[in-house]
Amino acid sequence: MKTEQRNILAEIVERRLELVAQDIQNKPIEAVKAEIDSERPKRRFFTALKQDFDAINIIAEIKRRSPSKGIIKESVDAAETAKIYEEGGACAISVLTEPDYFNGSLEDLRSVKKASTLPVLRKDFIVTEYQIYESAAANADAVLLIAGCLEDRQLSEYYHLAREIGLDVLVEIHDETELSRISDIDPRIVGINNRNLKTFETSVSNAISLASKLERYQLPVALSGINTIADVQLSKNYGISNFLIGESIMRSTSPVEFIRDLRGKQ
Ligand SMILES: O=C(O)c1ccccc1NCC(=O)[C@H](O)[C@H](O)COP(=O)(O)O
Repeated sequence: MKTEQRNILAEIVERRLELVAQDIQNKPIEAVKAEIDSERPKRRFFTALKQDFDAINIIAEIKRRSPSKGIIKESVDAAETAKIYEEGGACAISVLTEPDYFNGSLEDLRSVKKASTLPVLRKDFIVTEYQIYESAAANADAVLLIAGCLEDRQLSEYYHLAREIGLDVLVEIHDETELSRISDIDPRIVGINNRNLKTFETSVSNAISLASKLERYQLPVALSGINTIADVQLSKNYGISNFLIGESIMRSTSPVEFIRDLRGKQ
């Protein structure tokens, strides 16, 4: 009998919806909206990425474990890790807040925002408007929207809602079909995932080939599977300056030096 391949992305989304339903029971959306401080200190994620042509901008990720790799570094303190990333010269911090598959939390995000001066990206599987308000209430500066998790209508609504409430948005795609699906919202920051989130197949050439198809004003961010200086340099040769890196920085014995090396700085 032919066994069907497990679609981990669909599984994560299903679980995320269950968790959000519980969160709504505990704290209704109106209460979350009331927690958003319109005077909160905003750090522009977009500006952090839009540096000079020669720059290599690293968004360093706090990632304890993952579906593809299992445990990476379970017992990390998010705030301390953020300070180390900042010392290495990261331009922003990505915090995985999904609890069940990545062991992250919004508490991690809040503590990172307090501990560092960098813009903070909420990296999660955002599938409801509730999570957008929740991100702003937790003081995130930017959110991730994954095209592969959302219908066109949701992508558009969540993108515009996030922008309206002062969040930058990293819109993630993996292939040309998803690239064509985001043309209407025309995002300024486009994450190109080297990892197929359904199969875990990863190739750094994916971001290189799709980045060439973006509009000139769109900032590409290469995500996933970037493990070495050579991976960064190869993508840089094809005009990519922004990299979101989790596992290899988390596993590094000296993240400050590793981030500096990736940036080509001493
Ligand atoms: O990392 C996974 O195994 C994974 C599986 C399913 C959905 C999402 C997943 N990761 C989220 C990410 O996008 C990565 O954490 C991020 O791009 C950094 O990747 P890496 O540098 O390879 O840790």
